[in-house]
Amino acid sequence: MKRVVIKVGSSVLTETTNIAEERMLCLVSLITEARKKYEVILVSSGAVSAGYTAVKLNRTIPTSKKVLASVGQSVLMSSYKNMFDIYDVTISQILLTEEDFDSKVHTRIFQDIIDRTFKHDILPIVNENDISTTPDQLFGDNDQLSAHVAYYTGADMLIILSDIDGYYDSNPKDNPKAKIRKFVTELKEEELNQVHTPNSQFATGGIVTKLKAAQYLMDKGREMFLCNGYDLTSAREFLIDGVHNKGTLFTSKREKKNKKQN
Ligand SMILES: Nc1ncnc2c1ncn2[C@@H]1O[C@H](COP(=O)(O)OP(=O)(O)O)[C@@H](O)[C@H]1O
Ligand SMILES: N[C@@H](CCC(=O)OP(=O)(O)O)C(=O)O
Repeated sequence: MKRVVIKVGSSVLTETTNIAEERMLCLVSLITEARKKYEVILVSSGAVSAGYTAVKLNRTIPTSKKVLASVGQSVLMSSYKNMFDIYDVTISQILLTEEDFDSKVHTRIFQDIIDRTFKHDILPIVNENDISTTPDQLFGDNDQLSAHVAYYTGADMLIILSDIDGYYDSNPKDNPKAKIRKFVTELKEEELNQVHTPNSQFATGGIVTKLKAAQYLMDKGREMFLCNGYDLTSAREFLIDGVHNKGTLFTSKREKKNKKQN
């Protein structure tokens, strides 16, 4: 069975400051469908925003993202549990940091857990362990974390679900005439070094961390698909039907050539 990693961002999972339950339910339904065809690993953001909602009544006390994440992670997981229970899917929570990828020994432990969860037909739900991350770490966002998860678990594809239809030639939130790019085979230095533009107070990286994730995978001959997580039509078409209508496929040149020939 092929393996895919699906990463969903805070922008999709958050409605004002609440968990966007309807969107989460659509995602849960798509993942349940995809599990008939793939081994699916879900990388989910949303702990900080869920925590913000839970502690917001006490706004006078300054807090930190770590505190919000420590509260919100269980809120997030209990929402997933309630929804996956509808489909009788057992879930597991896996919290990772950069250190889980820094040596063969650590990586092997993580790979082993993933393999074992699949043997038990469990859906692993990964998030960055926000409590123990430090500012000097290599990533610190779930886009790059999900690319590492995809690579080290031997996944065939990373799908990133965000609040936009794909990667545009300029920020579509600023430029209504921005054009979407269907294929990206190369990223320039200036694209990878641009200022971070997350679209919500809870999101971390904006488009830049998605591009870094794509670059990481393309360097290793792997692919990443960026598409809309509000409306899952493109994700469903791509994953279930194998059709690429909307959305951006980041792929090495060789892979794109092969695809055209087929
Ligand atoms: N060239 C671009 N193409 C697409 N999105 C862009 C671009 N430049 C900046 N962005 C911004 O990146 C945002 C998505 O990143 P982010 O808010 O971090 O989402 P998520 O929570 O899904 O990770 C979009 O809403 C958009 O405003
Ligand atoms: N680990 C954090 C998410 C950090 C993050 O990368 O957010 P996003 O850019 O929305 O994917 C959380 O669960 O809130």
